[in-house]
Amino acid sequence: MQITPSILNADFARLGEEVARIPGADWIHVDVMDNHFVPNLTFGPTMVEALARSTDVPLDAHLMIADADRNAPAYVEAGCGSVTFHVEATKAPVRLAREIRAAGARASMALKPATPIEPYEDLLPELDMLLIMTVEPGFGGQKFLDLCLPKIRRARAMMDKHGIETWLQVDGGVSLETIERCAEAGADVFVAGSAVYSADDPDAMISALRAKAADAVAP
Ligand SMILES: O=C(CO)[C@@H](O)[C@H](O)COP(=O)(O)O
Repeated sequence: MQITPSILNADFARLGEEVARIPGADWIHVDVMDNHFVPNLTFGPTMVEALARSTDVPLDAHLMIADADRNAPAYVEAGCGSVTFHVEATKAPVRLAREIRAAGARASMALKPATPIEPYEDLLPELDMLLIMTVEPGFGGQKFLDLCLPKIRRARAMMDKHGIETWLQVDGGVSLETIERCAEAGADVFVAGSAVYSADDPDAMISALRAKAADAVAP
């Protein structure tokens, strides 16, 4: 069970300090938004590169950008250990996943809430991680969409069927109230933004989230 806090709800004027508050994070989730694929604008590769230099925790970039085929490789070069592109934003998901892996990062593909998993089943072995969005991408602090839980279950069943160890990440509205449902459905990597950064002790919240997820699937 891995927790990857999103810095979308952190104080952007003090990002280095904000990241230093979460040494227990497995990854730091960096939401890259371009004001085209989503109606919000955040970081580019130069800022991500500076962030990578400021921490030993690996970066998990979530690219909510329109032209993933052209722009994703820059985030591997910027030092991200994992790069997620949206299937809705690429013309060639297999080629892009292979390119990310060849450049030395973990390759991950994201699905918006209304995008089905079934057309992509055969593509799963090309991925190190699948991200199932549990809110419409664009903003932190939204309400978790329970309607995404059956898709998480179906994705986990496909991975088991193929005998692959692709991680299954959920992102959006993940909190102490919702993380158990996600874990029970088969997720094993959890993005949490507002739950972590609105806590008095963000690092303690990471431990609490991880424990809740583990408890949900304990025999
Ligand atoms: O990708 C996104 C939003 O598009 C997420 O990473 C959110 O930023 C997570 O924030 P919370 O929903 O946990 O507040």
